[in-house]
Amino acid sequence: MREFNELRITGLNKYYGNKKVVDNFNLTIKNGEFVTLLGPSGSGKSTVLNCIAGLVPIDGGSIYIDDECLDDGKKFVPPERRNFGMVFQNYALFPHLSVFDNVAFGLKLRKLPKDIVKEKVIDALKMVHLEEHINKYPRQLSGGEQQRVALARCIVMEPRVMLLDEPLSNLDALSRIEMRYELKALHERLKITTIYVTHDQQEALALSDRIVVLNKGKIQQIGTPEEIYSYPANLFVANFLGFRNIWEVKISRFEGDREVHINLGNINLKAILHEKYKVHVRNIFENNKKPYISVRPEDIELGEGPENNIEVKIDVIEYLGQHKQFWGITSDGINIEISKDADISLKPGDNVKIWIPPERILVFSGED
Ligand SMILES: Nc1ncnc2c1ncn2[C@@H]1O[C@H](COP(=O)(O)OP(=O)(O)OP(=O)(O)O)[C@@H](O)[C@H]1O
Repeated sequence: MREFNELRITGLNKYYGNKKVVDNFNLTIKNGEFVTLLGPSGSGKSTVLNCIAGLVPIDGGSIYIDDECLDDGKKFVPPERRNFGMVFQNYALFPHLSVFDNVAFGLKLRKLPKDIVKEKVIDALKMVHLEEHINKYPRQLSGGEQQRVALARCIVMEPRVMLLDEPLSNLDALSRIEMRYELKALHERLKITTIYVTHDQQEALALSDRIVVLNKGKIQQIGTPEEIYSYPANLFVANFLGFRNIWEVKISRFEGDREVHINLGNINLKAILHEKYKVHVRNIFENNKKPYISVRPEDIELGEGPENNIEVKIDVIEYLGQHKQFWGITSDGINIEISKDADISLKPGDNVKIWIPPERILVFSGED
């Protein structure tokens, strides 16, 4: 594997017709990193990946590996000379070739001696635990096994960078989790620089060193899974990462630089801001931007608490195995989603007290 320090994407723009589908995308990926592009359908994830692969021409910006220019609109290194490997959602195996021949295909094009090809193919198939399927054809394999062949075909070429476009999305729930584990183990072992595209937040959190959240072609946030999950940069990221209770509010006053008093309709709430947010929220308050708060369903407590007490009437309950999801309504008609252990027994129509720990309330502007 050829070594490098970093893959650098600077000011990348891409248009389809008049529509800007990638807008000033900047990202530097260190050798060995696993970076995920996470966003909803149409946010531009695949387009960024295809630009990096060289499959799609760019309309601005540049892509470098260290000081080697791969694409800057003038200089262009074609995909087959980038030494990047790609794995797609639909496996893209050759149906008429055996597992061995599928994996050997690229090596044979490189005209390597037969015994070396055989050794490398067997090694790659061992890595994805498929050695006993070596003589089968793709139609004789499950979806998960086919995707492992696609992975083996990619790693056998010892690519500098692996580009994976929703590789698990055609698999059933159980195979997805198994393959997620395989991918993670493979990355731990081989440390191939990986860029992974998904719309699945769990997958992104489980696999990545860093996550890039995209919306409408624009980067919303770049961070470790912990940073993105705990400290989303804006309302979009919060919503995408599981903050369900999003309400427009009024900020009545600040106390010090971290305590914010909020009116949600007739309900008075207090939020204690994390260091990361205090400048941002002060800016919302002082510039009269429209403030919103958001709270995770699992952060809402049942019973009477020291502050931020609310009464709700339970409307709908969903049993989800390990936990239950409760929807409550306040007397003002505000819907609140609460997630609690499955052994909590409440029924629709019950009036219950709940409270929100002030540190669990995030405050955002709707304009960001
Ligand atoms: N070849 C193309 N021609 C025209 N428009 C395209 C083309 N490919 C993508 N687009 C548009 O570019 C935008 C970004 O698409 P892209 O496939 O990159 O998004 P995505 O985040 O990967 O979504 P998905 O998860 O649905 O694949 C979308 O609005 C899409 O319709």
